[in-house]
Amino acid sequence: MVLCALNRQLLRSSSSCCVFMARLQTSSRRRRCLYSSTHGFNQEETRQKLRAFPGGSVDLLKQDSGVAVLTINNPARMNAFSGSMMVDLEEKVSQLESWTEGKGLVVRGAAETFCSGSDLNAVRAISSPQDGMKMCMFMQDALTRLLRLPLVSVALVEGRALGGGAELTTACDFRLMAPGSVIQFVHKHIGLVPGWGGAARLVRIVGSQNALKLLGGAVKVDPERGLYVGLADGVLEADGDAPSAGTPLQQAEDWLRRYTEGPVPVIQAVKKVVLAGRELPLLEALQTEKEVFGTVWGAPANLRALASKSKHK
Ligand SMILES: CCC(=O)SCCNC(=O)CCNC(=O)[C@H](O)C(C)(C)COP(=O)(O)OP(=O)(O)OC[C@H]1O[C@@H](n2cnc3c(N)ncnc32)[C@H](O)[C@@H]1OP(=O)(O)O
Repeated sequence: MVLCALNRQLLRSSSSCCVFMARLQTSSRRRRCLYSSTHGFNQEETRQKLRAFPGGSVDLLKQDSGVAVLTINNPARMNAFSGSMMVDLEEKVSQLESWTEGKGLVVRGAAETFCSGSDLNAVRAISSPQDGMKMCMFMQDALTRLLRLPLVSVALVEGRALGGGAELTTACDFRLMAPGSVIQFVHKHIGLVPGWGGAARLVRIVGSQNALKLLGGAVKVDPERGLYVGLADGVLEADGDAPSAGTPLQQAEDWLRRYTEGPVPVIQAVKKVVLAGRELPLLEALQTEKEVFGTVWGAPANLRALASKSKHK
């Protein structure tokens, strides 16, 4: 009886694992949205509505190194997200989903500041709960897919990351903070809670006690506090302190290199198994790990390494 139950559980987890694997597969097809008409959501209709609030852009630079740079670009508004930038972001995530040569991603803001959240002018204009929910579903989808990319991602935080900007940092695998920078979930101050998935992700990054403190107190997280609570994974050198360290972007790319050095299939496989462990119940995560393992075992990088008799001193 116990065996039957275990078999049933394995069968169930094996089918949901296949779904997860299918989602992880890099393909040129647009990914299925997190929300659908059953949730009262129509992605295309929401895209059109958001485009009615123009300004700024989200720019993507894919480099030969396999590391892309995604820039939130609306400096006149401290890189606040206009509606059209939300659409831009979702489109850039789609492009990254089909980037077969990709290994890493740096997400940053233009003009030495990260992002001041959603554009308050757009927020005022779409303040009806229905429209707010649609924007929320659209951004949850875009940011969930950003975090699920088979790339190792880092948010390079210079200046301020406020509100939705703070939420965006949590959609990356790592956060690097420049001296003087601040991550602040200011939502409470404007009568809101995170809606772009930032609370769910924050709890997973810093634990529920710290998340409650950061959200409930709208606490300003500077680099020191960021390291202390585990929100920041590193702090950049100050300009002038170590000129050889390079610009903040160069420093972020150098920091990321330790995780992106190596063959594309191996780096992508590392991200996939960690993602499975992060998102799935244990049995399903194990199944996914097995599937991913099968893609690297006996593959060229594995055979080359075995032939070279490498030592790990
Ligand atoms: C998902 C939920 C959300 O994200 S709700 C949005 C949460 N964000 C905010 O409330 C940020 C509000 N802005 C601020 O606190 C300040 O502008 C910050 C970012 C600290 C910068 O201050 P400071 O250096 O003095 O510059 P400033 O205030 O003069 O700003 C320069 C121009 O940028 C604009 N700006 C800034 N943030 C936004 C925003 N989120 N939406 C729309 N516009 C924004 C300011 O209004 C200012 O514009 P202008 O020069 O007065 O035309």
